[in-house]
Amino acid sequence: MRDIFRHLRHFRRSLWFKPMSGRQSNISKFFTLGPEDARKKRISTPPAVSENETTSQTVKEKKNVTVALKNEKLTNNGEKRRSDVLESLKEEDKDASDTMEVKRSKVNDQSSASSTSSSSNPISEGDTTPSDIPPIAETPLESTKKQEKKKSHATFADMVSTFTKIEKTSKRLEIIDIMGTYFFSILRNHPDDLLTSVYLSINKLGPDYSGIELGIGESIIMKAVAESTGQTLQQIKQAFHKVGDLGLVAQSSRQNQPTMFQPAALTLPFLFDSLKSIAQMSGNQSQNRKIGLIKRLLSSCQGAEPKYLIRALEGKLRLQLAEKTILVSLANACAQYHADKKHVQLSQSDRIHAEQTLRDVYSQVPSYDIIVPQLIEHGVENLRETCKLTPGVPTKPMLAKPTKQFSEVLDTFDQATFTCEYKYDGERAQVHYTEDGKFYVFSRNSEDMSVRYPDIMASVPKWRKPEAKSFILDCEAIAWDKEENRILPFQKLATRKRKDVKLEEIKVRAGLFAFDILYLNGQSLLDAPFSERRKHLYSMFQPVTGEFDFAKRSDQQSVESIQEFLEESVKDSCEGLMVKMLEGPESRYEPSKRSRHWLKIKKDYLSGVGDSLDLIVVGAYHGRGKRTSVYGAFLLGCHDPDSETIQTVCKLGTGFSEEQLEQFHKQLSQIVIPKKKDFYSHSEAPPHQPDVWFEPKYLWEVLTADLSLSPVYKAAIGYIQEDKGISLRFPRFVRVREDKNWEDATTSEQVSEFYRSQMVHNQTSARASSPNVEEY
Ligand SMILES: Nc1ncnc2c1ncn2[C@@H]1O[C@H](COP(=O)(O)OP(=O)(O)OP(=O)(O)O)[C@@H](O)[C@H]1O
Ligand SMILES: [Mg+2]
Ligand SMILES: [Mg+2]
Repeated sequence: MRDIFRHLRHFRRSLWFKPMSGRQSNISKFFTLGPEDARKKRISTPPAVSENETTSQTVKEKKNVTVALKNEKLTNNGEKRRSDVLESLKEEDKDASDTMEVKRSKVNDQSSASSTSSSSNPISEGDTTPSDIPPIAETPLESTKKQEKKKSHATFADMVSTFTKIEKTSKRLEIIDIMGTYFFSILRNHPDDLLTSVYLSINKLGPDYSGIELGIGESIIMKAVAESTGQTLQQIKQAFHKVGDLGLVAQSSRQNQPTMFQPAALTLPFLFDSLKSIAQMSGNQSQNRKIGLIKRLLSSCQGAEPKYLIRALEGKLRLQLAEKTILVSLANACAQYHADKKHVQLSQSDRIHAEQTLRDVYSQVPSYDIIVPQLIEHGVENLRETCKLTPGVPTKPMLAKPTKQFSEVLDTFDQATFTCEYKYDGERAQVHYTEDGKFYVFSRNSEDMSVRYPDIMASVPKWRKPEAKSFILDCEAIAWDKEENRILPFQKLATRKRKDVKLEEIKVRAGLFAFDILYLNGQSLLDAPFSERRKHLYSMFQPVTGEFDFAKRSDQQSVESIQEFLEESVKDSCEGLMVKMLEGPESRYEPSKRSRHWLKIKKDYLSGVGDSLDLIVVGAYHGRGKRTSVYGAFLLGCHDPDSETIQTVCKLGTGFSEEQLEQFHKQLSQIVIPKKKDFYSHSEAPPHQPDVWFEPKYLWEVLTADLSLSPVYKAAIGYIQEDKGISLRFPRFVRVREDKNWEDATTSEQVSEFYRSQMVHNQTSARASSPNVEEY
């Protein structure tokens, strides 16, 4: 019986992929010749772990789980499992009417312009009653009637077979190809499921600002896996300890479980809604309800599905599918789909155009909820017109390049007019105000931080002139000392609570320094020159001491005046200066770009490498002497989005207080992993191995005296020298970056730029100090 089902399944899958085969080669051809290759600046980047290595590792991991599980005496008590399911179902029924709390931290009690389509609560669907339960633990998810209706939906099985292919390669172009083919097939067969398939591929449940996040605790997942596969919690824990991947444990446990009924295929919308429900469950009994729902999902999984389901629940798919990869794949799939619809041939330039358009639009409106329906309907045509900057939806902020020398400023801007502004040391705040008077503050990461700043919200009527009916401002939020009337250091701002902030309880007041305006009264200002945007900014708002002001500026163009202004900024508790292009098309606001048209000069860093780095904590070394109970040093890495690896860059042991070391030990002990991740790139030599490895999670800001080439550390390997990475010399801890995810860490390319600029700087100084050297 099982075999027949297996064959049927296989047959269904082969049908699924058949219509794609012609396309696939087409798409592949394009991708292999794709512009990504040409754009690569590096000499070469060997993959951190070869394909064979990765595959053999996975096989090894699987073996480990099986052995681990076999070592335990498996109690395969069907009766017990059945009663468990009954128990949990009763519990779920009881709890189904509980209200769910939406996590979105929004000040205004309303749904945003683009809020995700309302999710139905799968528990309350009431499609499974205890009497439907078959004699084993596989609870059918949906009645036959419902299955018929949902037959037209994309299945998790097909998504998982795509993920399995991706896991076997580390080549970005191949991954783009596989994902492109997958999205294309969804567009052709189940366009309504495109949005869910995109979200599930990136393991998100909505746009970043929706605040709905997965990341279910290990203990809940282990319980669910144990209960649904008839094992003890102890067995699951031991297997997990051995392999370090609950997904693999779940997969293996499920495979060892005898099944009588083929469960109904898990559809993407059902899975997505269930995950959303799980993420939003809170309050009384929520843990049991979560376990109940996870068990039901698990019982519908087959093959490799449990592995990805569990990883999705944990909030880490481990596929390293970067946003860029998804965007390129999606753009190509849509371009092909619409060309087919119109019976036209798709040219390479059409594809590049599609890719560029989608990337631009996404950086302005980073919400698939808004973009995907338009893509299905019209492709990238008109996308720029239909998906526009809107108050209430955060846009990706423009970023600046660091600079080490004043002369670099003049070189960069050449003859163009520029302007200098104070660089305030607080937190980026994108302030939105909608036509209907709703107010939001978004972080650098597009997270909704409105609840963090009730004091700022309360002050809006004081500084907004009535003519400003809707707007988006780019600001820095700082801590303000009311008594002394001055800016407080960043550390003070960081002491503010991040959630549940009550206006009357605020001790450290926040104020805004506005430096740009992106949207005003129904119009996007992104393409207007900066000088014009500034005029709007000055005319629509008014300064209120300690609550709102414009970033202090100087439009002088000489090196001496920049130097003077820099001194002044530091006296006024600022970090340095931002130098920005003022006039012409190049002074437009470029969302998400780290642009040459914005330079940052930080006073402290002029003698170092020009800027601090934000690095991922990937490992640690046990402390010695006074530090035995904590970690004494840490292994840090930068992010290489192209190869989707984390490359190690230094061992860090200075700059910490005793309290910090204790706190970090507590935090990091929670995320220890049994062995290095496949995508960590570090020397294999035993003396260079840390005592423990961590999940990528925390990002620390680090300063360094200079950079050097290194055979041990792998940062930017291939950028400067084929077989050497770059490492930091005398690194020093500055602070934890809570406003950035680990994916936003300093990139390998940035590390290589720091190194190059240091080389240029050193050569210039050498020439200046010994003018005759070159003559000999
Ligand atoms: N006048 C200003 N114009 C633009 N940004 C400003 C200004 N004053 C302060 N800032 C802040 O400076 C930040 C850029 O410099 P900073 O070195 O602090 O960047 P960061 O947050 O560490 O990010 P990265 O290092 O990735 O650029 C902006 O994101 C913004 O928060
Ligand atoms: Mg800053
Ligand atoms: Mg920085």
